[in-house]
Amino acid sequence: MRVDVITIFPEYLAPLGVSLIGKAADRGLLDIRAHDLRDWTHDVHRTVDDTPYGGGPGMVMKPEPWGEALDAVLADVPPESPELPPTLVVPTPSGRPFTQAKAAQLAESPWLIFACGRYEGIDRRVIDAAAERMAVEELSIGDYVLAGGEVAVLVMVEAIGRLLPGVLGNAESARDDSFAAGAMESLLEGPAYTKPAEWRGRTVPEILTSGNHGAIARWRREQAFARTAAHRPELLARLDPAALDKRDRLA
Ligand SMILES: COC(=O)COc1cccc(COC(=O)c2cn[nH]c2)c1
Repeated sequence: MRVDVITIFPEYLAPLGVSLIGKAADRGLLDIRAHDLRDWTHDVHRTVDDTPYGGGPGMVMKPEPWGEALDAVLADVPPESPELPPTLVVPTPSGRPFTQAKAAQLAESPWLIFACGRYEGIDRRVIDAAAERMAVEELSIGDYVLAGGEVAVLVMVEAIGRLLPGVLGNAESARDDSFAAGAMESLLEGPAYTKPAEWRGRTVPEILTSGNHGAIARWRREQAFARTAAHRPELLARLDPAALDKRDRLA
């Protein structure tokens, strides 16, 4: 997968060179490129923003630098997807929710371009113009306002990148099995334990060392159900009762 990120703070994307995503990039599973939006300004102050038409607080990102930046990125077509246009992903508080399902959908794309907005946002005409030549996804990672899209890009690239074949080791990839409790589209993950068996006077639930794998699976589902009911009751409404029964039969 090719990933281009356009931002006025390219150094903010440095963490993508570390750990899981960094190793995937080193292995050629991801080709991540950060671009400084100011490279497409032509004034001495390298201006990227201006006051909003209609008045109001803050500044809006000017369309010209974005238009030229997207032209330049699109002109550099990756060999692995000459025919498929990229998807432009714009992190924004006013976007549709970025969910595990959306991450899985975006993980199918051969080429993602992330546009990092700042200030009060990017001139709407940039998004409208882009939508005429590629798919555009305006996505929110949560109901809060950040200073810019860069942090949201780190979140999205990690959530998407870990789904790409070969990025996760076998152990972790089993976690996303659709029947495994904790797969976000169903139940929250219950408690986890490892050695030592006793730590500062606290022991591990006996069921987990019973060797009774059916009982352990049931206990884990009960724990996940209880945690979901306590922290995210609205997710229970989305649970398919048939699948729940199926899980019991699978145990
Ligand atoms: C068309 O899109 C834009 O103009 C985007 O503009 C902005 C402006 C300020 C901040 C951001 C970053 O995104 C978030 O704050 C965000 C994403 N998820 N939850 C919070 C983006």
